[in-house]
Amino acid sequence: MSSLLPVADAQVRLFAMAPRVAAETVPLPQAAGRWLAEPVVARRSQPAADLSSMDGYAIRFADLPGPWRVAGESAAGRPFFGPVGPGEAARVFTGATMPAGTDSVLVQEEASRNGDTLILAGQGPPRLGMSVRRQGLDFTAGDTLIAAGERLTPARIALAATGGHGELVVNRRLRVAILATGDELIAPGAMSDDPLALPEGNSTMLAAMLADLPVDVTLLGIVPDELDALKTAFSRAKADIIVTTGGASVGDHDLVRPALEAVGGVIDFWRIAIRPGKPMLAGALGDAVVLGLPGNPVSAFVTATLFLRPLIAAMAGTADPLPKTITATLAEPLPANDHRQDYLRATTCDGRVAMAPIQDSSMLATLARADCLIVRSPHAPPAQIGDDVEIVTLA
Ligand SMILES: Nc1nc2c(c(=O)[nH]1)N[C@H]1C(S)=C(S)[C@@H](COP(=O)(O)OP(=O)(O)OC[C@H]3O[C@@H](n4cnc5c(N)ncnc54)[C@H](O)[C@@H]3O)O[C@H]1N2
Ligand code: MOO
Repeated sequence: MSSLLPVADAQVRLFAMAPRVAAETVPLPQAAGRWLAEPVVARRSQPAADLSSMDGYAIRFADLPGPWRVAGESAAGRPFFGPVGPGEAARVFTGATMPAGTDSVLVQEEASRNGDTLILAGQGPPRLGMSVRRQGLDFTAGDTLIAAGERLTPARIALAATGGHGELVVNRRLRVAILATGDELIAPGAMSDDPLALPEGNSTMLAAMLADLPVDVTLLGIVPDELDALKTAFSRAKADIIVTTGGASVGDHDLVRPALEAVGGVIDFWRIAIRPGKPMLAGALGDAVVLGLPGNPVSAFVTATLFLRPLIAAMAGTADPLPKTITATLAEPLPANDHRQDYLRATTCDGRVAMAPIQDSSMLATLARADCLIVRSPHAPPAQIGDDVEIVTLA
Protein backbone atom coordinates (compact mmCIF):
# COMPACT_ATOMS: atom_id res chain seq x y z
CA MET A 1 0.00 0.00 0.00
CA SER A 2 2.98 2.29 -0.45
CA SER A 3 1.12 4.15 -3.24
CA LEU A 4 -1.06 5.88 -0.65
CA LEU A 5 0.14 9.39 0.10
CA PRO A 6 0.61 10.21 3.80
CA VAL A 7 -1.91 12.76 5.10
CA ALA A 8 0.67 15.45 5.90
CA ASP A 9 2.30 15.11 2.45
CA ALA A 10 -1.09 15.40 0.77
CA GLN A 11 -1.83 18.58 2.74
CA VAL A 12 1.52 20.11 1.73
CA ARG A 13 0.89 19.27 -1.93
CA LEU A 14 -2.61 20.68 -1.79
CA PHE A 15 -1.52 23.97 -0.26
CA ALA A 16 1.29 24.22 -2.84
CA MET A 17 -1.38 24.12 -5.58
CA ALA A 18 -3.47 26.81 -3.95
CA PRO A 19 -2.78 30.46 -4.81
CA ARG A 20 -3.62 33.06 -2.19
CA VAL A 21 -6.55 35.14 -3.41
CA ALA A 22 -6.26 38.86 -4.21
CA ALA A 23 -6.91 41.59 -1.68
CA GLU A 24 -9.77 44.09 -1.78
CA THR A 25 -10.99 46.98 0.36
CA VAL A 26 -14.42 46.36 1.89
CA PRO A 27 -16.69 48.05 4.42
CA LEU A 28 -16.19 46.76 7.95
CA PRO A 29 -19.30 44.54 8.17
CA GLN A 30 -18.17 42.65 5.05
CA ALA A 31 -14.72 42.09 6.52
CA ALA A 32 -15.98 39.85 9.34
CA GLY A 33 -14.51 36.37 9.12
CA ARG A 34 -11.97 37.34 6.44
CA TRP A 35 -8.20 37.35 6.71
CA LEU A 36 -6.45 40.73 6.77
CA ALA A 37 -4.21 41.57 3.80
CA GLU A 38 -2.78 44.68 5.51
CA PRO A 39 -2.27 45.46 9.19
CA VAL A 40 -4.81 47.60 11.02
CA VAL A 41 -3.09 50.61 12.61
CA ALA A 42 -4.92 52.72 15.19
CA ARG A 43 -5.95 56.13 13.83
CA ARG A 44 -6.89 57.32 17.31
CA SER A 45 -6.24 56.55 20.95
CA GLN A 46 -8.79 54.77 23.09
CA PRO A 47 -9.97 56.26 25.30
CA ALA A 48 -9.29 59.57 23.64
CA ALA A 49 -9.22 61.27 27.08
CA ASP A 50 -9.41 60.22 30.73
CA LEU A 51 -12.94 58.85 31.25
CA SER A 52 -15.04 57.94 34.25
CA SER A 53 -15.81 54.21 34.45
CA MET A 54 -18.64 54.74 36.98
CA ASP A 55 -21.63 56.98 37.63
CA GLY A 56 -20.77 59.40 40.44
CA TYR A 57 -18.71 62.52 40.99
CA ALA A 58 -15.31 63.52 39.66
CA ILE A 59 -13.21 64.86 42.50
CA ARG A 60 -9.64 65.58 43.46
CA PHE A 61 -8.35 62.73 45.58
CA ALA A 62 -6.51 65.25 47.77
CA ASP A 63 -9.90 66.81 48.72
CA LEU A 64 -11.14 63.68 50.51
CA PRO A 65 -13.14 63.42 52.76
CA GLY A 66 -14.95 66.46 51.26
CA PRO A 67 -17.43 68.10 51.36
CA TRP A 68 -17.56 69.49 47.81
CA ARG A 69 -19.50 72.00 45.76
CA VAL A 70 -20.87 70.47 42.51
CA ALA A 71 -19.62 72.78 39.77
CA GLY A 72 -21.05 71.07 36.68
CA GLU A 73 -21.92 67.85 34.89
CA SER A 74 -20.05 65.68 32.37
CA ALA A 75 -21.81 62.92 30.44
CA ALA A 76 -20.56 60.65 27.63
CA GLY A 77 -20.54 62.85 24.52
CA ARG A 78 -21.32 65.98 26.57
CA PRO A 79 -18.18 67.02 28.47
CA PHE A 80 -17.97 69.73 31.13
CA PHE A 81 -15.53 72.37 29.99
CA GLY A 82 -15.53 74.57 33.07
CA PRO A 83 -12.76 74.35 35.61
CA VAL A 84 -13.21 72.20 38.71
CA GLY A 85 -11.26 73.86 41.46
CA PRO A 86 -10.14 72.71 44.91
CA GLY A 87 -13.14 71.68 47.02
CA GLU A 88 -15.26 71.26 43.91
CA ALA A 89 -16.69 68.18 42.16
CA ALA A 90 -18.44 67.47 38.85
CA ARG A 91 -21.33 65.10 38.34
CA VAL A 92 -20.07 62.36 35.95
CA PHE A 93 -21.59 59.35 34.25
CA THR A 94 -19.97 56.21 32.88
CA GLY A 95 -17.94 57.04 29.76
CA ALA A 96 -17.86 60.78 30.52
CA THR A 97 -14.67 62.83 30.11
CA MET A 98 -13.07 63.62 33.45
CA PRO A 99 -13.17 67.44 33.79
CA ALA A 100 -9.83 69.20 34.05
CA GLY A 101 -8.70 69.40 37.66
CA THR A 102 -10.28 66.07 38.74
CA ASP A 103 -8.43 62.77 39.14
CA SER A 104 -10.72 60.23 40.87
CA VAL A 105 -14.39 59.22 40.97
CA LEU A 106 -16.57 59.05 44.06
CA VAL A 107 -19.29 56.53 43.11
CA GLN A 108 -22.79 57.83 43.70
CA GLU A 109 -23.61 54.97 46.11
CA GLU A 110 -21.02 56.50 48.48
CA ALA A 111 -22.14 60.10 48.07
CA SER A 112 -25.02 62.20 49.35
CA ARG A 113 -26.03 65.35 47.49
CA ASN A 114 -28.17 68.26 48.59
CA GLY A 115 -28.45 70.91 45.89
CA ASP A 116 -24.89 71.80 44.97
CA THR A 117 -23.46 70.37 48.15
CA LEU A 118 -21.91 66.92 48.07
CA ILE A 119 -20.81 64.94 51.12
CA LEU A 120 -19.12 61.60 51.58
CA ALA A 121 -21.58 58.82 52.53
CA GLY A 122 -19.29 55.79 52.49
CA GLN A 123 -15.62 54.83 52.17
CA GLY A 124 -14.89 56.96 49.10
CA PRO A 125 -12.27 56.04 46.48
CA PRO A 126 -9.42 54.10 48.12
CA ARG A 127 -6.73 55.44 45.78
CA LEU A 128 -5.89 58.22 43.39
CA GLY A 129 -7.26 57.51 39.91
CA MET A 130 -10.01 55.20 41.16
CA SER A 131 -12.71 54.50 38.52
CA VAL A 132 -10.86 56.50 35.88
CA ARG A 133 -9.91 54.98 32.54
CA ARG A 134 -6.74 56.74 31.50
CA GLN A 135 -6.35 58.14 28.00
CA GLY A 136 -4.85 55.40 25.75
CA LEU A 137 -5.59 52.63 28.28
CA ASP A 138 -6.79 50.32 25.48
CA PHE A 139 -4.52 51.51 22.67
CA THR A 140 -2.71 54.56 21.34
CA ALA A 141 -2.81 56.14 17.86
CA GLY A 142 -0.16 54.45 15.71
CA ASP A 143 -0.35 51.09 17.52
CA THR A 144 -0.67 48.03 15.26
CA LEU A 145 -4.02 46.68 16.41
CA ILE A 146 -4.23 43.61 14.17
CA ALA A 147 -1.40 42.12 12.11
CA ALA A 148 -1.76 41.19 8.44
CA GLY A 149 -2.71 37.54 8.10
CA GLU A 150 -4.94 37.54 11.20
CA ARG A 151 -8.56 36.59 10.89
CA LEU A 152 -11.22 39.19 11.63
CA THR A 153 -13.11 37.82 14.61
CA PRO A 154 -16.02 39.86 16.03
CA ALA A 155 -13.75 41.37 18.69
CA ARG A 156 -11.20 42.40 16.05
CA ILE A 157 -13.93 43.99 13.94
CA ALA A 158 -14.91 46.08 16.98
CA LEU A 159 -11.23 46.88 17.62
CA ALA A 160 -10.77 48.09 14.03
CA ALA A 161 -13.96 50.17 14.24
CA THR A 162 -12.88 51.74 17.52
CA GLY A 163 -9.45 52.33 16.02
CA GLY A 164 -11.12 54.59 13.47
CA HIS A 165 -11.53 52.27 10.45
CA GLY A 166 -14.70 52.05 8.38
CA GLU A 167 -13.20 49.72 5.80
CA LEU A 168 -10.38 47.19 5.75
CA VAL A 169 -8.06 45.56 3.22
CA VAL A 170 -8.84 41.85 3.28
CA ASN A 171 -8.46 38.85 1.00
CA ARG A 172 -11.48 38.40 -1.22
CA ARG A 173 -14.11 35.72 -0.71
CA LEU A 174 -13.63 32.41 -2.48
CA ARG A 175 -16.12 30.81 -4.83
CA VAL A 176 -16.68 27.15 -4.07
CA ALA A 177 -18.77 24.92 -6.35
CA ILE A 178 -19.98 21.60 -4.95
CA LEU A 179 -21.36 18.76 -7.03
CA ALA A 180 -22.51 15.31 -6.03
CA THR A 181 -22.33 12.35 -8.34
CA GLY A 182 -24.20 9.06 -8.19
CA ASP A 183 -27.10 7.51 -10.12
CA GLU A 184 -28.69 6.43 -6.83
CA LEU A 185 -28.94 9.97 -5.48
CA ILE A 186 -32.00 12.20 -5.22
CA ALA A 187 -32.26 15.70 -3.79
CA PRO A 188 -33.02 15.78 -0.06
CA GLY A 189 -36.78 15.81 0.47
CA ALA A 190 -37.52 14.86 -3.16
CA MET A 191 -40.14 12.20 -3.87
CA SER A 192 -39.03 9.18 -5.89
CA ASP A 193 -40.75 6.04 -7.17
CA ASP A 194 -37.48 4.22 -6.64
CA PRO A 195 -37.44 2.78 -3.10
CA LEU A 196 -33.65 2.45 -3.37
CA ALA A 197 -33.07 6.12 -4.17
CA LEU A 198 -30.70 7.71 -1.68
CA PRO A 199 -31.26 11.27 -0.47
CA GLU A 200 -28.11 13.23 -1.16
CA GLY A 201 -26.73 14.65 2.08
CA ASN A 202 -23.12 15.37 1.28
CA SER A 203 -23.52 18.63 -0.64
CA THR A 204 -25.50 20.34 2.07
CA MET A 205 -23.21 18.89 4.75
CA LEU A 206 -20.19 20.30 2.94
CA ALA A 207 -21.84 23.68 2.43
CA ALA A 208 -22.73 23.74 6.14
CA MET A 209 -19.12 22.93 7.02
CA LEU A 210 -18.05 26.08 5.17
CA ALA A 211 -20.68 28.37 6.65
CA ASP A 212 -18.17 30.15 8.92
CA LEU A 213 -15.61 30.72 6.16
CA PRO A 214 -15.42 33.60 3.64
CA VAL A 215 -16.82 31.63 0.72
CA ASP A 216 -19.74 31.85 -1.69
CA VAL A 217 -20.96 28.32 -2.26
CA THR A 218 -22.76 27.20 -5.41
CA LEU A 219 -24.50 23.83 -5.20
CA LEU A 220 -24.32 22.29 -8.65
CA GLY A 221 -26.69 19.48 -7.70
CA ILE A 222 -26.55 15.82 -8.59
CA VAL A 223 -24.69 14.67 -11.68
CA PRO A 224 -25.27 11.11 -12.94
CA ASP A 225 -22.44 8.58 -13.13
CA GLU A 226 -21.89 9.37 -16.82
CA LEU A 227 -18.67 10.64 -18.30
CA ASP A 228 -20.33 13.25 -20.52
CA ALA A 229 -22.51 14.59 -17.71
CA LEU A 230 -19.51 14.96 -15.45
CA LYS A 231 -17.43 16.57 -18.21
CA THR A 232 -20.22 19.09 -18.80
CA ALA A 233 -20.50 19.82 -15.10
CA PHE A 234 -16.75 20.39 -14.80
CA SER A 235 -16.67 22.62 -17.88
CA ARG A 236 -19.47 24.80 -16.58
CA ALA A 237 -18.23 25.15 -13.02
CA LYS A 238 -16.97 28.67 -12.37
CA ALA A 239 -15.19 28.64 -9.06
CA ASP A 240 -11.89 28.93 -7.22
CA ILE A 241 -12.44 25.47 -5.77
CA ILE A 242 -14.54 22.74 -7.38
CA VAL A 243 -15.55 20.05 -4.90
CA THR A 244 -16.99 16.74 -6.00
CA THR A 245 -18.32 14.02 -3.76
CA GLY A 246 -18.64 10.40 -4.87
CA GLY A 247 -17.18 8.61 -7.84
CA ALA A 248 -13.62 8.96 -6.59
CA SER A 249 -12.78 5.30 -6.09
CA VAL A 250 -11.87 2.50 -8.49
CA GLY A 251 -15.28 1.14 -9.57
CA ASP A 252 -16.53 1.19 -13.17
CA HIS A 253 -18.90 4.04 -12.25
CA ASP A 254 -16.27 6.13 -10.45
CA LEU A 255 -15.73 8.68 -13.18
CA VAL A 256 -14.56 11.88 -11.51
CA ARG A 257 -10.91 11.31 -12.38
CA PRO A 258 -11.40 10.42 -16.07
CA ALA A 259 -13.94 13.22 -16.51
CA LEU A 260 -11.57 15.79 -15.03
CA GLU A 261 -8.74 14.66 -17.26
CA ALA A 262 -11.03 14.57 -20.31
CA VAL A 263 -11.79 18.29 -19.93
CA GLY A 264 -8.12 19.20 -19.59
CA GLY A 265 -7.77 19.00 -15.84
CA VAL A 266 -4.70 17.54 -14.17
CA ILE A 267 -4.58 15.20 -11.19
CA ASP A 268 -1.97 16.18 -8.62
CA PHE A 269 -2.54 13.22 -6.30
CA TRP A 270 -5.08 10.46 -5.76
CA ARG A 271 -5.49 8.13 -2.79
CA ILE A 272 -4.27 8.96 0.66
CA ALA A 273 -3.19 6.84 3.61
CA ILE A 274 -6.24 7.89 5.59
CA ARG A 275 -9.34 6.19 6.98
CA PRO A 276 -11.96 7.17 6.16
CA GLY A 277 -11.34 9.06 2.92
CA LYS A 278 -8.73 7.01 1.09
CA PRO A 279 -9.90 7.68 -2.52
CA MET A 280 -9.68 11.48 -2.26
CA LEU A 281 -8.08 13.20 -5.21
CA ALA A 282 -6.75 16.70 -5.80
CA GLY A 283 -6.00 18.43 -9.04
CA ALA A 284 -6.57 21.55 -11.09
CA LEU A 285 -8.85 22.65 -13.87
CA GLY A 286 -7.65 25.94 -15.32
CA ASP A 287 -7.25 28.26 -12.34
CA ALA A 288 -9.55 26.18 -10.14
CA VAL A 289 -8.36 23.70 -7.55
CA VAL A 290 -10.39 20.49 -7.77
CA LEU A 291 -10.96 18.36 -4.70
CA GLY A 292 -12.60 15.00 -5.33
CA LEU A 293 -13.99 13.80 -2.03
CA PRO A 294 -15.27 10.25 -1.53
CA GLY A 295 -19.00 9.57 -1.56
CA ASN A 296 -19.25 7.87 1.80
CA PRO A 297 -20.63 10.66 4.00
CA VAL A 298 -18.15 10.20 6.86
CA SER A 299 -15.28 10.03 4.37
CA ALA A 300 -16.50 13.27 2.80
CA PHE A 301 -16.79 14.87 6.25
CA VAL A 302 -13.32 13.82 7.40
CA THR A 303 -11.60 14.82 4.17
CA ALA A 304 -13.44 18.15 4.16
CA THR A 305 -12.21 18.70 7.74
CA LEU A 306 -8.61 17.87 6.88
CA PHE A 307 -8.35 19.17 3.32
CA LEU A 308 -11.23 21.35 2.11
CA ARG A 309 -11.53 23.70 5.09
CA PRO A 310 -7.74 24.07 5.41
CA LEU A 311 -7.45 24.68 1.64
CA ILE A 312 -9.96 27.51 1.88
CA ALA A 313 -8.25 28.94 4.95
CA ALA A 314 -4.87 28.82 3.18
CA MET A 315 -6.19 30.49 0.01
CA ALA A 316 -8.10 33.05 2.08
CA GLY A 317 -4.91 34.07 3.83
CA THR A 318 -4.08 32.13 6.96
CA ALA A 319 -0.54 30.90 7.57
CA ASP A 320 -1.82 28.18 9.88
CA PRO A 321 -4.65 26.39 8.08
CA LEU A 322 -4.69 22.92 9.63
CA PRO A 323 -7.28 21.93 12.24
CA LYS A 324 -5.91 22.03 15.76
CA THR A 325 -5.44 18.82 17.68
CA ILE A 326 -5.52 18.61 21.46
CA THR A 327 -4.55 15.85 23.84
CA ALA A 328 -7.29 13.80 25.48
CA THR A 329 -7.38 10.75 27.74
CA LEU A 330 -8.78 7.43 26.57
CA ALA A 331 -11.86 6.00 28.29
CA GLU A 332 -11.49 2.69 26.46
CA PRO A 333 -8.59 0.82 24.87
CA LEU A 334 -7.83 1.12 21.14
CA PRO A 335 -6.47 -1.62 18.89
CA ALA A 336 -3.23 -1.26 16.95
CA ASN A 337 -3.58 0.71 13.73
CA ASP A 338 -2.59 -0.33 10.21
CA HIS A 339 -0.87 1.75 7.53
CA ARG A 340 -3.64 4.40 7.20
CA GLN A 341 -3.94 7.41 9.50
CA ASP A 342 -7.24 6.87 11.26
CA TYR A 343 -9.81 9.47 12.32
CA LEU A 344 -12.10 7.63 14.72
CA ARG A 345 -15.52 9.04 15.51
CA ALA A 346 -15.60 9.41 19.29
CA THR A 347 -17.49 10.97 22.15
CA THR A 348 -16.27 12.66 25.32
CA CYS A 349 -17.64 11.61 28.70
CA ASP A 350 -16.32 12.83 32.06
CA GLY A 351 -13.31 14.31 30.28
CA ARG A 352 -12.35 11.03 28.58
CA VAL A 353 -12.85 9.97 24.98
CA ALA A 354 -14.23 6.70 23.66
CA MET A 355 -14.49 5.66 20.02
CA ALA A 356 -17.82 4.62 18.57
CA PRO A 357 -18.00 0.82 18.42
CA ILE A 358 -18.67 0.70 14.66
CA GLN A 359 -16.54 2.94 12.48
CA ASP A 360 -18.17 2.31 9.09
CA SER A 361 -17.72 5.36 6.87
CA SER A 362 -21.37 5.35 5.78
CA MET A 363 -22.75 5.89 9.29
CA LEU A 364 -24.08 9.41 9.69
CA ALA A 365 -25.90 8.74 12.97
CA THR A 366 -22.58 7.83 14.56
CA LEU A 367 -20.91 10.89 13.05
CA ALA A 368 -23.72 13.14 14.25
CA ARG A 369 -23.28 11.84 17.83
CA ALA A 370 -19.49 12.24 17.80
CA ASP A 371 -17.93 15.32 19.38
CA CYS A 372 -14.37 14.56 18.31
CA LEU A 373 -12.18 12.50 16.02
CA ILE A 374 -9.40 10.48 17.64
CA VAL A 375 -6.31 10.68 15.43
CA ARG A 376 -4.40 7.41 15.14
CA SER A 377 -1.04 7.52 13.37
CA PRO A 378 -0.16 4.83 10.87
CA HIS A 379 1.04 1.71 12.71
CA ALA A 380 0.16 3.14 16.14
CA PRO A 381 0.47 0.38 18.77
CA PRO A 382 -2.56 -0.61 20.90
CA ALA A 383 -3.54 2.09 23.41
CA GLN A 384 -4.87 1.53 26.92
CA ILE A 385 -7.44 3.23 29.14
CA GLY A 386 -5.85 6.40 30.54
CA ASP A 387 -3.41 6.81 27.63
CA ASP A 388 -3.12 10.20 25.94
CA VAL A 389 -4.43 10.49 22.37
CA GLU A 390 -4.65 13.40 19.96
CA ILE A 391 -8.15 14.52 19.00
CA VAL A 392 -9.73 16.99 16.62
CA THR A 393 -12.77 18.50 18.32
CA LEU A 394 -15.95 18.85 16.28
CA ALA A 395 -18.10 21.92 16.75
N1 LIG B 1 -12.41 -2.22 -4.75
C1 LIG B 1 -12.39 -1.12 -4.02
N2 LIG B 1 -13.52 -0.56 -3.64
C2 LIG B 1 -13.54 0.56 -2.90
C3 LIG B 1 -12.31 1.12 -2.49
C4 LIG B 1 -11.11 0.53 -2.91
O1 LIG B 1 -10.01 0.98 -2.61
N3 LIG B 1 -11.19 -0.58 -3.69
N4 LIG B 1 -12.35 2.18 -1.67
C5 LIG B 1 -13.48 2.29 -0.79
C6 LIG B 1 -13.47 3.50 -0.05
S1 LIG B 1 -12.23 3.62 1.08
C7 LIG B 1 -14.40 4.47 -0.19
S2 LIG B 1 -14.37 5.81 0.87
C8 LIG B 1 -15.46 4.39 -1.17
C9 LIG B 1 -15.74 5.75 -1.79
O2 LIG B 1 -15.86 5.65 -3.11
P1 LIG B 1 -16.44 6.79 -4.07
O3 LIG B 1 -15.86 8.11 -3.75
O4 LIG B 1 -16.27 6.30 -5.44
O5 LIG B 1 -17.96 6.92 -3.65
P2 LIG B 1 -19.24 6.21 -4.30
O6 LIG B 1 -18.88 4.85 -4.71
O7 LIG B 1 -19.78 7.13 -5.30
O8 LIG B 1 -20.18 6.20 -3.04
C10 LIG B 1 -19.83 5.55 -1.86
C11 LIG B 1 -21.06 5.46 -0.98
O9 LIG B 1 -21.49 6.75 -0.61
C12 LIG B 1 -22.83 7.00 -1.06
N5 LIG B 1 -22.87 8.39 -1.53
C13 LIG B 1 -22.27 8.85 -2.62
N6 LIG B 1 -22.50 10.15 -2.75
C14 LIG B 1 -23.31 10.51 -1.76
C15 LIG B 1 -23.92 11.73 -1.38
N7 LIG B 1 -23.71 12.85 -2.09
N8 LIG B 1 -24.70 11.77 -0.29
C16 LIG B 1 -24.90 10.63 0.42
N9 LIG B 1 -24.33 9.43 0.12
C17 LIG B 1 -23.56 9.38 -0.95
C18 LIG B 1 -23.02 6.02 -2.18
O10 LIG B 1 -24.37 5.74 -2.37
C19 LIG B 1 -22.23 4.83 -1.70
O11 LIG B 1 -22.98 4.07 -0.79
O12 LIG B 1 -15.18 3.40 -2.11
C20 LIG B 1 -14.82 2.13 -1.53
N10 LIG B 1 -14.72 1.14 -2.53
O1 MOO C 1 -11.71 4.89 3.66
MO1 MOO C 1 -13.25 4.83 2.89
O2 MOO C 1 -12.98 6.35 3.05
O3 MOO C 1 -13.48 3.38 3.77
O4 MOO C 1 -14.72 5.10 3.68
